Amino acid sequence: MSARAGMERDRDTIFALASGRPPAGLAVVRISGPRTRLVLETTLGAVPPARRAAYRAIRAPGGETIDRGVVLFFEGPASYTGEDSAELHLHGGRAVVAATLAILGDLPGLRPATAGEFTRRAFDNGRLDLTAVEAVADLVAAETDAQRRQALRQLDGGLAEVAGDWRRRLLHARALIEAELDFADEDDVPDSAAAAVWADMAQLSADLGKVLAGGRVGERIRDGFEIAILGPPNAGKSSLLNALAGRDVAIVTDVPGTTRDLLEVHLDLGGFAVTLVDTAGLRETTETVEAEGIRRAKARAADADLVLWLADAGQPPPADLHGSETDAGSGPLWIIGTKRDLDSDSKRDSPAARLDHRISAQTGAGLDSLVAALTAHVAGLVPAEPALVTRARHRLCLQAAKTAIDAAVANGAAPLEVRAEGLRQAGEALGELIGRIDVEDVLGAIFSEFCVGK
Ligand SMILES: Nc1nc2c(c(=O)[nH]1)N(C=O)[C@@H](CNc1ccc(C(=O)N[C@@H](CCC(=O)O)C(=O)O)cc1)CN2
Ligand SMILES: Nc1nc2c(ncn2[C@@H]2O[C@H](COP(=O)(O)OP(=O)(O)OP(=O)(O)O)[C@@H](O)[C@H]2O)c(=O)[nH]1
Ligand SMILES: [Mg+2]
Repeated sequence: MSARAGMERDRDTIFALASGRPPAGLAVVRISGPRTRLVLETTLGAVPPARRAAYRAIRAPGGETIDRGVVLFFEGPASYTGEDSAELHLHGGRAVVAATLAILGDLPGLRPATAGEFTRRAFDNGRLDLTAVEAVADLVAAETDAQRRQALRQLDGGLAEVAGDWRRRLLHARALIEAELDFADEDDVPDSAAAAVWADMAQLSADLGKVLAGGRVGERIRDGFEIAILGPPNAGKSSLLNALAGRDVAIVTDVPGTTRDLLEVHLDLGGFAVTLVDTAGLRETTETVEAEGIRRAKARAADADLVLWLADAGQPPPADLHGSETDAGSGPLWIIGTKRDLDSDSKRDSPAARLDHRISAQTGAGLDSLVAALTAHVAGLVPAEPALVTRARHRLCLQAAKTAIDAAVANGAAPLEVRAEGLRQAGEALGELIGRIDVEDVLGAIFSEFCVGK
């Protein structure tokens, strides 16, 4: 698309069904753009008062009433998109929605919105920064309470506000350096300002480091924690997956080697999203398909937040799967004894090497206490302080900013221009984080803070 065509598309008035798939109790059709008033005059006869729910007949151009519903008009810029926009709250029937969308599509200058286009306009009009745009997407996708809370916090400016503070500090530092460069040939410039700048930049790096040290918890809350079920063939892995999922996801047979592919179910453990992964039973095999399944099982276990090692006779896990708990490369592993209903009295009383839990997927014995332990474990992975970094993109932007600041701080022998350039790069990384890279910001800070009269 040419730049000009792109600009014309930006001026289009767009519409879409914003609510779920009909039939439903209600259907909300959203409209945004410069022709919004015209649309309301055409379909309702007049533009209703802004921001006040109004009950109106929605009519086709020929005059036929399509539905009677509640309509809302938002006058830009006081709207979600920042443009004039409107909502038609209709009866959620298929024919009502189809007729309404057909009428809108026939009006000149109107077209169906593309995915995310209302929010794109909110971003373009400066109503939402990039982390807020991401948060809107996360809030709509949220399935658990922790995901919802985290998305809402980000929508309310969790990371953006901190990043904004950091950017201002960088701009201030650069403004001071700029002034020092301007007056470098004069004798009356105090050196103390420069020392203060680098002290604050060292502190800024530490502040970034602190947020980054939160690790990937925010990303895990968003994407789900991973628990992998491993063990020898026939241990009862798929039976446990089905029992915890509460439905028949995996095939269970008494044939060892039934499961080959990785199977995932999504659980909500105490408000945290968890992906439980069933895997192929581990054993020596020359069978190509099974060997690939075992390779995938081990790879998944290496990435998991927790591995459940299932074995009915209490065989320990092989050393190559998992080292001891002191092995820094691997996460925790729990040993779960299965088929507890078959345990003889002698076996029950014999001291097992190590058995963290004993369960029966068949009778359900021990499952409640396993779920409680899993829930506590996942909750324990989450620090009390809410995570500000909720996506890999955030982490990479913050790391880039920190690296640039650290280099500028450490490079005391370099010319001031070179060190200032490092701070500019750090500012760019933070600008990228919130979706705004604008040299005007730097100029504005310089001119407002220093009336040097040039
Ligand atoms: N009916 C309806 N519900 C909705 C939305 C919507 O678009 N329509 N939203 C869409 O995702 C979310 C809410 N987001 C919104 C954000 C800003 C404004 C708005 O009108 N802002 C004005 C006025 C603010 C005020 O009165 O305090 C502004 O910011 O100037 C509306 C909805 C969730 N619920
Ligand atoms: N009595 C009893 N039998 C069980 C229990 N759990 C699983 N089984 C049986 O053990 C056999 C194997 O169960 P699966 O869940 O398929 O075992 P798996 O570990 O997934 O096996 P593979 O996919 O081959 O690695 C089946 O016949 C199950 O019915 C249990 O708690 N009690
Ligand atoms: Mg299986």
